[in-house]
Amino acid sequence: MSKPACLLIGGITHAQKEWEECASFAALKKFEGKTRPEFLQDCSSGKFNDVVAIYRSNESTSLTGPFDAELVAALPSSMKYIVHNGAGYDNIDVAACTKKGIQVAHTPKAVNAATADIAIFLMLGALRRIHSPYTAVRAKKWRGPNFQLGYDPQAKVLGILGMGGIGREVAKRGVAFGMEIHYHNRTRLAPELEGGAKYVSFEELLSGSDVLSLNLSLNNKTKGIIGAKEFESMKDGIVIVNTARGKLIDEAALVKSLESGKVFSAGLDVYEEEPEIHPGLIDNPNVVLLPHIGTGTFETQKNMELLVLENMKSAVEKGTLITQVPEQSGKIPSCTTST
Ligand SMILES: NC(=O)c1ccc[n+]([C@@H]2O[C@H](COP(=O)([O-])OP(=O)(O)OC[C@H]3O[C@@H](n4cnc5c(N)ncnc54)[C@H](O)[C@@H]3O)[C@@H](O)[C@H]2O)c1
Repeated sequence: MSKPACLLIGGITHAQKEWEECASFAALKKFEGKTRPEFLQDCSSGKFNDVVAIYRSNESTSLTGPFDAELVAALPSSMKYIVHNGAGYDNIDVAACTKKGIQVAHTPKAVNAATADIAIFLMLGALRRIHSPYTAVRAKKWRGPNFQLGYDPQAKVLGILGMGGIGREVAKRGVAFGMEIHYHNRTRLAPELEGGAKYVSFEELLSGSDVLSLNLSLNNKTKGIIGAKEFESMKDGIVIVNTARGKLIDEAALVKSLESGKVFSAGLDVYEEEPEIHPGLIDNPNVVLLPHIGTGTFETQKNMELLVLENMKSAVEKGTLITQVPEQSGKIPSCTTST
């Protein structure tokens, strides 16, 4: 009997050899087009009718666009798994996948350390308002005309919204800087996972934090979770760090709060309309900006690709995923696709 096929959308950079080795259990295919219409055409032409799993690379969204309801509806009925390279999967309509019996995997854990490191980099940069002296020295202006003192992390309250894999790594690093950790999560963690952090309500997190780090996933319930009302209830002079998703924050409200001084500074890796960045953030020297590079290390990129491949192998050989998205927990019965 012929092997089931797996379809790669986009490229594999660090685990090419391991991808090729997957030929031992699957026929390997690649989407050769560059656009969404081409992908939809390939789906309707029957070209992918033997494909059981899609490897959705980082590049996929720029080729096919998001895996929204329209695209999911167009996938042939043979497709049972989407193995996605990314911890965040807001570019996949998971509800539409669940309805169609398609299981979705993402890459949590592999991203934790690198993203937490970037959160701390942004936190320190924002506490020190590093942008002005950092750019002045390169412009041969030494500290520049706008150098201002910053704050120590020590003895400050680091509030973590979303105490998942990354949030917990941010917490550990915060402890090393002498910070007191408060957190709010969808559900309170078991004591061994709390690591000494104090569980507080959402409102208490906002009103009690000196630094607020966003580490929760983006979904319909969390979109815009930090807006004008929430900024108002924060301590004066709070520092905001966002390495999760831009759409969690109302960017215009953040700009206003920075301008009023309510927010002392911000460190951002993600934005509401990437790659666009609100001019009020670009122009504000109290904001440290990075272009969504949280997982940008050799080790992490390779580990993410390997985890996608492990999910793909498990899907084909056992009919289960290793890191299935939590929304699907218990909603789709496992199905074996191996022949
Ligand atoms: N900047 C980057 O390059 C980068 C890299 C990796 C991940 N991310 C983003 O970081 C996010 C977090 O990643 P993770 O691997 O830690 O995910 P995770 O699933 O391990 O943790 C997310 C946590 O958020 C909590 N949560 C969800 N809704 C909440 C709410 N309304 N209030 C409080 N808590 C809530 C969940 O309970 C969970 O504990 C991802 O969703 C992704 O979007 C960004």
